[in-house]
Amino acid sequence: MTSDTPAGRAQAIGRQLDHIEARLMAGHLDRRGFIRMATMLGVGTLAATTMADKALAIGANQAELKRELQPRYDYIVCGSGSSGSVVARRLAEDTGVQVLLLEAGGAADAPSILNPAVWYTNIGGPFDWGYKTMPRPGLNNRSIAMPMGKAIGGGSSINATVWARGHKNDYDRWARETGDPAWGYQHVLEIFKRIEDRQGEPDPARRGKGGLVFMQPAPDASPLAPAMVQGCAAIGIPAFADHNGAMMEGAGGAAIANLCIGKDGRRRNVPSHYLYPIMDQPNLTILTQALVHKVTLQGKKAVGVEFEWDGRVRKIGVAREVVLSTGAINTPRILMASGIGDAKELVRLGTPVVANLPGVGQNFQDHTMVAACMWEPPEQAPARNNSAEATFFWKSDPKLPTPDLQPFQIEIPFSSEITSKQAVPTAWTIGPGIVQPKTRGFLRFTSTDPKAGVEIHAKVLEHPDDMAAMRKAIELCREIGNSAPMKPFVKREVMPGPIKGAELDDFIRNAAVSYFHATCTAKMGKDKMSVVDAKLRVHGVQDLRIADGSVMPHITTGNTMAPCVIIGERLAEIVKAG
Ligand SMILES: Cc1cc2nc3c(=O)[nH]c(=O)nc-3n(C[C@H](O)[C@H](O)[C@H](O)COP(=O)(O)OP(=O)(O)OC[C@H]3O[C@@H](n4cnc5c(N)ncnc54)[C@H](O)[C@@H]3O)c2cc1C
Repeated sequence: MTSDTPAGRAQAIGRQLDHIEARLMAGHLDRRGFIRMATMLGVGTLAATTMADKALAIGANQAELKRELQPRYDYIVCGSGSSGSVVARRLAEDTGVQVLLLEAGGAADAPSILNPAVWYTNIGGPFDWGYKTMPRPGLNNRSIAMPMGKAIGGGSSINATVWARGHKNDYDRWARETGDPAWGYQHVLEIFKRIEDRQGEPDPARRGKGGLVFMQPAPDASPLAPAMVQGCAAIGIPAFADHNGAMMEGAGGAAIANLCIGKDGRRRNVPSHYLYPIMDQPNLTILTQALVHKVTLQGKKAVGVEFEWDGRVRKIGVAREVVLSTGAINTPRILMASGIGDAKELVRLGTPVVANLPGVGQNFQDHTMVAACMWEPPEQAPARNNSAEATFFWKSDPKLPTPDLQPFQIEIPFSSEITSKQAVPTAWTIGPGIVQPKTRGFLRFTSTDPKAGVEIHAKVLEHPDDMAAMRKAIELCREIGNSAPMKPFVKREVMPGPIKGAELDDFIRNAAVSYFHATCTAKMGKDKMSVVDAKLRVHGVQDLRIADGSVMPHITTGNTMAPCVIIGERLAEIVKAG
């Protein structure tokens, strides 16, 4: 985003505010100095004073809690990502309980995190676990990046900020699979309405206002974004004002994306909504750079966790429950290290078997995007917000019950290491994406060492129906990019052009990348491959629950942060109901 737009200017001020807030919390700036500098940036005196006092209270409280670690907490939540920060917040709302939140990453205050326009620069960097898939035939034996956020906020700190709730049918399918109507759309919709603070046209029947989670349709969007929505309409995909309301109860449509970007242009990660407001409470201890190794068990009962922090391995006990929210790769890893998984695999790794759950690490699901359909414009328009402001959901086959395609417009050149040879530096793209994959992958652990490798057999595009859906997605994206409403932005189509058959399939396999939505590896349900039940309790183990993207039985239709927030909210509802 450039600083000559109103949003760009707001963001530049926001960055300076973050900087002085971090200095205040670290003791490098005093309260008076902070207030003076904040008011010079245009913040009112009252607001600047409130900010200073809150930041100082949080800093002092967390420093004190860290100095006095307790031998036992009522709840230990592992992982502060899109689900874990919700779980910790909701549990700590009961001020009578002590909650310990352990996060392997550090603070989420780096410029590359706060500025949503450069979210993709975090891939492969210090805030990414740096996972890669095993080379497999579906990708012409390429290995692709499978980024997972490693900082307070997890994925919500490095993601593209898109708030996509999923389709009505996704939740109804989860309810059928678990036998619990509380996972169904009717109930989940009520949670969304309670937690959302959505800006834009009111829709009280389906959207929330005044809740914890701020989101808005991309403000001051690039002219490319509405042009793509019009391009969709030109080929029969209806335009909607909102891609989360009625559109996701039906056959799909196109819209400007809902983004978790604040009015100041900065990322609003999930902890900024959920954790920050209560970090000055004495019953919520947050340790960063705390790597959980395993759950400690007595027989089949979770009694605490073993983790590494501040240079040594420690054990802390739990009075009520341990909750794993470490994401779809590390949650199965911690389960395996704790003796919970496929007995044959545990024996191979030399780990005593506590619970034989063959589903741990199986059922891996992710969305796939092709990088990409690309056009060269007469001149490059500056990217705005998260550089990806318009999307559409559609069916590759009208007979399908749920849309299975979700391409995204990307306002910059986007290509894989292979298709980059065809790419040009002045370009915009549409990334064709499939969001109801039939491929099921798996994780294979090579060791139970918490820092050792894991093989990710994502099996991308190995199901023929996924290839067929991707061909259709490319066809639609090309039609949209070449449609009349997009003509002002097109000098020429760069790739893939009108290729067909084996040539198109080869392009797809060379261009496919992860959509960054790894999920489903410790699914909830009742069958023998399920790992948790409808109440998110690990089968056969007492006082251990999982709340993160790994419990999805089927991946949702669209980006996965919002559904992970729902999983965190559901865990809290379940625990509070007793
Ligand atoms: C680059 C990228 C872009 C994305 N874009 C979008 C988007 O725009 N919109 C969207 O909806 N979704 C997006 N996603 C996906 C979304 O962010 C994730 O699906 C979601 O954050 C997953 O939530 P989670 O709670 O399951 O895990 P995470 O958010 O990954 O959180 C897991 C947390 O646990 C911590 N952890 C892991 N292991 C340990 C351990 N051993 N000890 C202690 N802590 C540990 C991690 O550091 C992390 O903080 C994107 C993801 C990425 C990586």
